[in-house]
Parts: sequence; C-alpha cells; structure tokens
Amino acid sequence: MSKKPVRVAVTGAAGQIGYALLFRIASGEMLGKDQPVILQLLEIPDEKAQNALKGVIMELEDCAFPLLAGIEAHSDPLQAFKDTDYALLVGARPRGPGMERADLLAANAQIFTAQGKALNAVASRNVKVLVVGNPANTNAYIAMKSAPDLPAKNFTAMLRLDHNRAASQLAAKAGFKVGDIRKLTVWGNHSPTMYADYRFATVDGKSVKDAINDQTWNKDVFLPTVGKRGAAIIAARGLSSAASAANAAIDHMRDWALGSAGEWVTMGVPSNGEYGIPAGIIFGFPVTTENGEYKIVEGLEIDAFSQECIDKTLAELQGEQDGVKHLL
Ligand SMILES: NC(=O)c1ccc[n+]([C@@H]2O[C@H](COP(=O)([O-])OP(=O)(O)OC[C@H]3O[C@@H](n4cnc5c(N)ncnc54)[C@H](O)[C@@H]3O)[C@@H](O)[C@H]2O)c1
Ligand SMILES: O=C(O)C[C@H](O)C(=O)O
Repeated sequence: MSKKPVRVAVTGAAGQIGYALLFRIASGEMLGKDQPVILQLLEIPDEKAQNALKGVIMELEDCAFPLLAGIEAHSDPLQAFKDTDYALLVGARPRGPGMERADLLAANAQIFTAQGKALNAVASRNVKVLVVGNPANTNAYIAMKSAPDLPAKNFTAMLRLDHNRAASQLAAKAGFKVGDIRKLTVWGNHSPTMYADYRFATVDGKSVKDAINDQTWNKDVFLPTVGKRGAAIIAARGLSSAASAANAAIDHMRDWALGSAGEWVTMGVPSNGEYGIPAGIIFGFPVTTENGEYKIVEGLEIDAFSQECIDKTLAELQGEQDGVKHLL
C-alpha cells in the first residue's frame, strides 16, 4: 500500500537555494523514494517573487514527479505552515550595502519571530524544522523561542554544509574517498568561527588525524578553508552557495527522518548542557539519528585547542543571542 503524503513547507522557494532544492525533494531524495510529498511553498508578498514562484511551480509540474502529491503557493506563513510535517526555512533577508551585522540580525529576527509563531499556531505538533537562512543558528533560536508549544528539540540549524566541506577537504588532503570518512563533526556556529574537528574521524577504522599528522595544516589551512568557504564561493560566483547548500539541506533532513545507521552527522541543535554549552543555544554537535530522533554524541574528550575553538564560536553565538534578546 502506498504511503500517505507528508507536507513539506519551504520558504524562500523562488530563491536560488529553493531552485536547487525543490526538485530533489519532489523526486524523493529527501524523504525516500516511496514517500509522497505535498509542497507548501512560501515567498514574500511581492509580485516579482510570486511570479517567479509560479514559474518554479510550472517547472515542478512539468517534471511529472510520481511522488509529488500536491503543490501550494503562499505569501502568508500561517497558510504555508498549515499541518506541515517538515519546514525548511530558507528565505531570509540578505545583508545589504551599508548594513551592519546588528541590522541583519534585527531584520531576520522579525522574519523568524513571525515564522516561529506561525509554526506554533498551525504546524504539525511533530514538525521537524531546519533553518538554512543566515544567521542560521540564531534564526533557528528565534523561531524556537517564538514557538513555545512545539518541542524545542524540533528546531535545528544547518551545519551540514560545513560538515560536507570539511569531509571533502580531508579527502583531498589525505587521498581518502570522501564517503569513507566516519566520525567527523563541526562544532558551533554556521560562520567562520565554526570548529571542524577530525580528531575522532576514521577511514576503514584508522585515524584520520594520525594519517594527516599535521597540526599546522589543521590550524592554518584546514580550519580557515572550511570556515571561509562560503565567502570564497561568493567571491568566485558573485552569488552565495546554492546547489551545495540545497544538497546539505537534503542530507540533514534525510538523515533526521530516515536515520544515519549509526554514523555521526553534524546538526545545529539546542543544547541540553552537553560539553558545557548553555542549554537552549543552537550549536553544531555530532549526532546520530534513529527513528526520526537525533541524539548528541556524548563523552568525547575536548583538548585545550578544541576547547579554545569551541569557546570562540560559543562566544559569537552568545553575542548574536544578546543582540536579539530585546526582540523576543
Ligand atoms: N546555513 C547554510 O549553510 C547556508 C548556506 C548557503 C546559504 N545560506 C543562506 O540561505 C539563505 C537563502 O539563500 P539564497 O541563495 O536562496 O537566497 P536568494 O536571495 O536567492 O533567495 C531567498 C528567497 O527568500 C525569499 N524571502 C525573503 N524573505 C522571506 C520571507 N520572510 N518569507 C519567505 N520568503 C522570503 C526571497 O524573496 C528570495 O526569493 C540566505 O540567508 C543565505 O545566506 C545558508
Ligand atoms: O557564507 C555565506 O554567506 C553563505 C553560506 O552561509 C555559505 O556558507 O556558503
């Protein structure tokens, strides 16, 4: 018997990540090749954006995806999030000329407060939320705080792009196949302060750290390369990463919904105090996933260098949180 369709809301659906994401969700790459989906798409109430969204919907129709059980276009989050089982919050206010970080935080705080409230009011009580729009951790924090009737653990931020970037850099450095790397993680904020940590990583059971054995490369090449990869893509393309960001969103949601089969993946999730991160901060952690739930990997040793890196990214997140607390 075929499965009942699930509802997947995507915001910023006419943007560049939306364009790289929707077709893959509709083809079953996110929730499985046997799971029908209804797409509930949100764009701003602006003629150009709504027209662009219509064009994307025409293209989705033209793909004749067998798993696509319905498509809706909305400009009101209360309609877009109605009964939704999954919400991918991609749409956000980009930084404009002369805009300070505090202005960006404030502009996005408004969007994510409204969207959190809308999720709280109308989404499925089990909705799984992934925030992609930047600053992703703080936007997820704002949405979570604005949705007090939903479980806080259901609000997550995307660190998977950083995780995938780190895996790819390690594979290139040591000649590994990227798919063979296990137990890699990225701690903290989706920003250049994130700490990509391969101290526990293995390939075929052997230590990646021992194979590389080069702390200078770790500190001076690997961490800055992964941390500044987003800026390097903007410099090269004139636009921020889109296909790789959409791919990471698919990976994040697929693993959360369908399980990681014991493997570590990185998700930005609300801390419960693990590793000394204050409760409620949305922080990149190593997790395993099973039966639609994630579990933070606990008990890892944090050496002095790692603690310094974790403290730095935590301080940045706490600064962002302080910058929006008067708005919550
Ligand atoms: N977390 C990550 O790893 C990661 C990676 C890449 C990009 N990003 C972020 O993702 C966001 C989207 O990137 P993009 O390249 O698709 O941008 P884009 O400008 O191409 O598209 C964003 C879309 O969101 C829409 N939008 C804006 N406010 C909205 C709202 N309140 N409700 C619904 N839609 C809204 C816009 O109209 C636009 O169509 C940006 O904030 C970007 O910085 C995050
Ligand atoms: O770096 C950015 O501003 C875009 C995005 O968050 C990325 O990591 O590619």
